[in-house]
Amino acid sequence: MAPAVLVHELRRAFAGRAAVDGASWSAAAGRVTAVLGPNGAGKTTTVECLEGLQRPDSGSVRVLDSDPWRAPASHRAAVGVMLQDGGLPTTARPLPLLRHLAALHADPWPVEELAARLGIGDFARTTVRRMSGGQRQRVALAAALVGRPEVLFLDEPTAGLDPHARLDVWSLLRAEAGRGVCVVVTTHSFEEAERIADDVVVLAAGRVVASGTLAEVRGARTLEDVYFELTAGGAR
Ligand SMILES: Nc1ncnc2c1ncn2[C@@H]1O[C@H](COP(=O)(O)OP(=O)(O)OP(=O)(O)O)[C@@H](O)[C@H]1O
Repeated sequence: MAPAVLVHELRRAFAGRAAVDGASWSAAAGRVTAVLGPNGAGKTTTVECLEGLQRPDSGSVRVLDSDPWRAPASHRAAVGVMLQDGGLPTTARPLPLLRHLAALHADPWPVEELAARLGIGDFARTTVRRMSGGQRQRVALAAALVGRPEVLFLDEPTAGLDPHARLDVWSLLRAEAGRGVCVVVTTHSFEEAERIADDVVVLAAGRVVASGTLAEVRGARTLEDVYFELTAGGAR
């Protein structure tokens, strides 16, 4: 069976400068894959290619055995996306927004239940514009999850969340993987990767410098030690 997410010799350059430089890796259903790498390593560019928001210059990406750039709406319904800047409409209140998104899907989460799990009820009457960064992030995560997608792409989902919210999100993501979802998380947090990832991909300067199970990548050391060794000089 093809992996849920496949990146094959992906290249993507901006003004002649490679952002992703021949990267190959995959992520499987029922597992959490953490993508780590210094600022500018190519994580967001890769994930945006996987989301169908950018087109590879060469190589290929496949999600649920489709090319996300050309995929029909039915494919998009099976993929949940949380972008780094949230991308939420600023005048919306969270529950009507989530109910609206839920109505677009065949088998959505019950909105009240999802909102309760992410602590959204506490600021249910606040518009996106007036929310704190962490509150906005919880709503963006709920928006990615509400359609019960088969694949979830989450760009730094817990950056800026308080410790309780981080635990809530981690347990939610583990539960989603437990029901068969392919969860792909970009992160700068070793703690996050060590707590939730089954598999790890480390990018540096647009290339894969390590990939495998967390245990394979880490060996007998901490992920942090391995990361610093692999990415020394990799930041731009
Ligand atoms: N639209 C764009 N135009 C020009 N350069 C871009 C564009 N998008 C990304 N880049 C460049 O491509 C490289 C990779 O960026 P990318 O956002 O993929 O990195 P990242 O690993 O997600 O970084 P971070 O950890 O800071 O989020 C960077 O050098 C960045 O400046």
